[in-house]
Amino acid sequence: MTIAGSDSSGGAGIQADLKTFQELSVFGTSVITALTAQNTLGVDGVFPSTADFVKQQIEVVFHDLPVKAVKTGMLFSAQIIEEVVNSLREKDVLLVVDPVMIAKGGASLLQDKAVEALTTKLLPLATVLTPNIPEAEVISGIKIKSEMDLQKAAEKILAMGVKCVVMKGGHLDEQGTATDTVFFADGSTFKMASARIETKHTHGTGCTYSAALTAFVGQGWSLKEAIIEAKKFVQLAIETPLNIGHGHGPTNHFAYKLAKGVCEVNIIES
Ligand SMILES: Nc1ncnc2c1ncn2[C@@H]1O[C@H](COP(=O)(O)OP(=O)(O)O)[C@@H](O)[C@H]1O
Ligand SMILES: Cc1ncc(COP(=O)(O)OP(=O)(O)O)c(N)n1
Repeated sequence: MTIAGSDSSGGAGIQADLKTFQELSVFGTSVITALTAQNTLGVDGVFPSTADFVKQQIEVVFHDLPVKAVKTGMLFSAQIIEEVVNSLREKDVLLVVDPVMIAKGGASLLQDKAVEALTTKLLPLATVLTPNIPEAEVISGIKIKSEMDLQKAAEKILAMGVKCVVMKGGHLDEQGTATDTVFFADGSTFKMASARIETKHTHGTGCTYSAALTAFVGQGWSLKEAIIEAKKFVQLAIETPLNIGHGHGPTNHFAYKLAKGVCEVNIIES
């Protein structure tokens, strides 16, 4: 199940999640938190669902279908987060939280006053949190400029009750590599490094990564294997461009299947 916002341009949000699930042979269900009018140039408008209607969508699907794993994306308001938490609290599912806050063009997809509900109510239910660097800074309250800051921010987030944090490195100013760092509550950690691709077609990379991770854990992969394989999915999606749209174009969800998952990701254990 994906609980997220609709992206009319099809590259991020619910649409990216369902395309990713489909490519990974997972039957996806969707709970829509908001409609967005957006394209690759930016978000033109947001029309949120009521919190009650979000709850109704979750409950009606769980009542009938065998949900194995859930991911959340754009949740928009504290009221929606609270209903998501109320609905998921008693459910026996793996929960991947992608703490979507700001779209590439700068539009806000989470109200400022909703951050507290995210950190105090939703994060304690999460199996994995997948923040990019700016999101990790907001959640932890720590400015991330060094490896040491990354570690401190991860420790602070793990103390909020999350079992694992994948710190995505797409926003880091690295030469040559795109490196994500993974921290587990038991203190273990590793890095995943892939070639950084020079492209403007990165709309929806975070949604695609967290959807692939959800699809793999939902199919019974171990958390570590799922985290690594999802990195391969997004790497192939970025490196095989569709070249559509006048702004930040979407990634290519077909690429992983076409490449049979073959992709170089270096795992650095510490
Ligand atoms: N230019 C790039 N080349 C290769 N991988 C990238 C690039 N940009 C982002 N990624 C990868 O895409 C995934 C999503 O990261 P990121 O872009 O930071 O998330 P978000 O879309 O939430 O901002 C991560 O695995 C990251 O390493
Ligand atoms: C409806 C909706 N949800 C999420 C996003 C942002 O997606 P993300 O994967 O973080 O990608 P970028 O904003 O980095 O392209 C969105 N734009 N719309």
